[in-house]
Amino acid sequence: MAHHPVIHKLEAESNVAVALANYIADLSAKFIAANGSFSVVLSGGTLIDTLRKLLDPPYMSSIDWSKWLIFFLDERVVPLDHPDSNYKLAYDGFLSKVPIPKSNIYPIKEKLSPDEAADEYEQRLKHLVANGTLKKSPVTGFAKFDLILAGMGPDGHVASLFCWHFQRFEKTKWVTSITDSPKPPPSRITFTFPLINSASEIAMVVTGEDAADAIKVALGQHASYGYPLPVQKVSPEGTLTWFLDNAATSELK
Ligand SMILES: O=C(O)[C@H](O)[C@@H](O)[C@H](O)[C@H](O)COP(=O)(O)O
Repeated sequence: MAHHPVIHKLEAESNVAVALANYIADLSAKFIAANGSFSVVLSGGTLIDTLRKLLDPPYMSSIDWSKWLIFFLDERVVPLDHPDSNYKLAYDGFLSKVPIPKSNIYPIKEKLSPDEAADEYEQRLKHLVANGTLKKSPVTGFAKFDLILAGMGPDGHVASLFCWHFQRFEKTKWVTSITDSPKPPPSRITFTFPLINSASEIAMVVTGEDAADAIKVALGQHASYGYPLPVQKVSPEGTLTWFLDNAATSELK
């Protein structure tokens, strides 16, 4: 049974960045104390910039970065040094600035087709569950990440799970691919909902007025005309926490 979501409505994006840093630092300490590691899944988009407060005191020195494990919620199937790569975005804006061991960062494999890249990433996750690096959900048998940090598109997409695309209905695969993403570039791999929803904690980090209509639907204040938005399927085994700014909540009552 899913818990009620926690909703932080903050003034500006800069307040979201501070609240998010606090939340992540607390979870990092909690999970490292409990299990000796902290598995974090990053999406692309504006999220990476909103993580910037973690690079400031007191977080930079108080967080035990050596225990972090980094995964990618979705990734564009391009070389890792390509301007469209989520790995490059995360590396340039965040990962290169914190002492997370390189071997704890799990980018996609290059030079594979979208299908092969998704398969390879899924196999790697399964291997990490089998060797005890990642936890396993006792409920679903999928990997259980400590924290998934996700953005949302104005159309209500999460990861690369889009409204009119079959990938959002996937029940068996952990990671799947899409070659006609409505948001460019077209070829991507993405976590599926059963993998996403097996997480302990999911933070939905959404700022800016482009998101306001979809936020109204996501928070139950407006019908989605009979067909749920992908974001409405985010429902973790653990806790869902929203980080929103004034612009993103401007359509709410
Ligand atoms: O590959 C990507 O583009 C992302 O991972 C994607 O899922 C993103 O999180 C949303 O599209 C929101 O993006 P913004 O935060 O830039 O609006």
